Amino acid sequence: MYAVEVEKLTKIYGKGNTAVTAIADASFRVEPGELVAILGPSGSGKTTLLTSIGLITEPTHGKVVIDGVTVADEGWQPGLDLKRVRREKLGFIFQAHNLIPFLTALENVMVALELNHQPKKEAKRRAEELLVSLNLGHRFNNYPSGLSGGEAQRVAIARALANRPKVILADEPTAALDTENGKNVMSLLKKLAVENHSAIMVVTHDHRMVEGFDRIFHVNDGRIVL
Ligand SMILES: Nc1ncnc2c1ncn2[C@@H]1O[C@H](COP(=O)(O)OP(=O)(O)OP(=O)(O)O)[C@@H](O)[C@H]1O
Repeated sequence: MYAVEVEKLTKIYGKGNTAVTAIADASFRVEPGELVAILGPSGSGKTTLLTSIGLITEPTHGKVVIDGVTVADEGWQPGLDLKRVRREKLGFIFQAHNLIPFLTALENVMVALELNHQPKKEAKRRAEELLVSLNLGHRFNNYPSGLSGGEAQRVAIARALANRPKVILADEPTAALDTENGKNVMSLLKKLAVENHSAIMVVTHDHRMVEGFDRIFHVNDGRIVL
């Protein structure tokens, strides 16, 4: 089974004279464990592609299948619990870490597991294990304000991976970091995703960050060149 299947995906924002086609007729498949980078100039449609797969932006046309579940087919699939699919199958990492400021690093990861109905004890064990594997064993009890940019982004990765999602979607995850920290974050993300057998799709402007990726999608004016 594919992690992601996209067939003739089109996203048009607005109507009539002001309509903007952000994604035009995109079709591709991503295997579990595959690392895909999405490159392209500003405004080319990269974020729209990611948020359409991430069940945030409703596609105007076409089909999106995540881990065998058809989530959109000419619009959202009726009767589908989108939030649940998002929680169970997807992990998100954004440019800003989006950690909850009044929870510690450990609690920020645990909350993702508890929302997915993991018992507290098991959530704690898994969160600790993930933070240790991201070299954050000494930061369990720090609040986001007491973490460096690279550390905060690694906590965000731990949170995104906590439920072993089939698909990890990342939008410029290293944009706020210097090159060395960026490379470090990216290589840890790749390592964990491969271990988990999760597909990763990462939007980036930075060609230096896509070393070791399996495929690069170039997005240009809403068209995807594989
Ligand atoms: N909510 C929206 N309403 C209307 N137009 C939008 C909306 N979101 C994006 N667009 C338009 O769709 C096109 C693609 O935008 P998108 O943000 O997907 O590109 P991007 O490649 O991610 O850009 P950037 O690298 O600057 O983030 C752009 O022309 C943008 O102006």
